[in-house]
Amino acid sequence: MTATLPIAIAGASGRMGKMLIETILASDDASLVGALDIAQSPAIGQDAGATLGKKTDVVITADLAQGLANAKFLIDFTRPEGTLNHARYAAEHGIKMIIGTTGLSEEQLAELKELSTRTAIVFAPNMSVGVNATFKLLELAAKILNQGYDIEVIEAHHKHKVDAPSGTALKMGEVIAQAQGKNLKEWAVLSREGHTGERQEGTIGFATIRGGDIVGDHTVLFAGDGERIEITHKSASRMSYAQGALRAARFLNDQSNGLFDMQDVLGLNQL
Ligand SMILES: NC(=O)C1=CN([C@@H]2O[C@H](COP(=O)(O)OP(=O)(O)OC[C@H]3O[C@@H](n4cnc5c(N)ncnc54)[C@H](OP(=O)(O)O)[C@@H]3O)[C@@H](O)[C@H]2O)C=CC1
Ligand SMILES: O=C(O)C1=N[C@H](C(=O)O)C[C@H](O)C1
Repeated sequence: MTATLPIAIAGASGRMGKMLIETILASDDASLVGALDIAQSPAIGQDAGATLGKKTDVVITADLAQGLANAKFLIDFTRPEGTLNHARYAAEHGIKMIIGTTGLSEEQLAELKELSTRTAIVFAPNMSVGVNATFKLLELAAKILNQGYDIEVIEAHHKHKVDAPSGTALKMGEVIAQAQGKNLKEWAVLSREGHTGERQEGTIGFATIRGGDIVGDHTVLFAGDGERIEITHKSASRMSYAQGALRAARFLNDQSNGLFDMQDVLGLNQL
């Protein structure tokens, strides 16, 4: 079968990078045509399949022109500054991007939006179908439980994660706030310490756990008087994120520009 999606991976030696390469090599409608990593990475010069025990003939490079020479799509799960750097190059060269990186600043988000006028981008803090379905469940729960329920978003991740709260937890907060007609920035309590005083009604609290190899757990607690509702998603593998990213690439095949998210990819915005 002729490969229809020529894809390059940024952060090729990272946790998600390796999972993405494995997923592309196993797919029948995508091909790996480039692999990027930072210049200091010990993976530079290695075959992109080396850690999987596979030969791909794609060499990991820090040179964007070399790594993206044959790419129509770039999947990027790296760090905000790297992602923006890649997005500038992608916009200039008409390469479509699938971005999973979390922890972007407001300024970086604004720049991404501007760059998406020149190329098509899917940007989402969580690419799994399950988490995106959970966003819809939260929207409904937040509308029904609008009064008398204190809302807390609790997330747990592995010890190597560098940003907190997770991008997914913040997106959950945004979904809930929007469903309740609030601006998350005004209602979020991102952490607590010391003599905090009583809980302020209507706020949306966040709690962060880091440890071991936890892939990613998110729970939203709606705590009322005499009852509690919990909506939980747990990831047992990074495979669902990688498969979501590939689904996003298929979606972008038909788009020339614009900023999309996984709700667009999965057609959940219409529900
Ligand atoms: N949207 C989603 O579904 C998901 C999003 N994520 C997000 O993806 C990102 C990556 O996660 P994960 O794979 O666990 O992280 P890793 O640290 O394992 O991988 C990051 C990769 O990016 C490289 N890198 C670091 N800094 C830069 C830079 N400035 N420019 C280019 N490349 C860089 C790293 O190189 P080196 O190792 O040499 O430093 C590494 O190869 C995080 O923001 C995470 O939150 C994660 C899972 C799912
Ligand atoms: O860093 C991770 O691992 C993950 N990051 C994303 C986030 O910040 O929400 C998605 C997932 O939870 C795994």
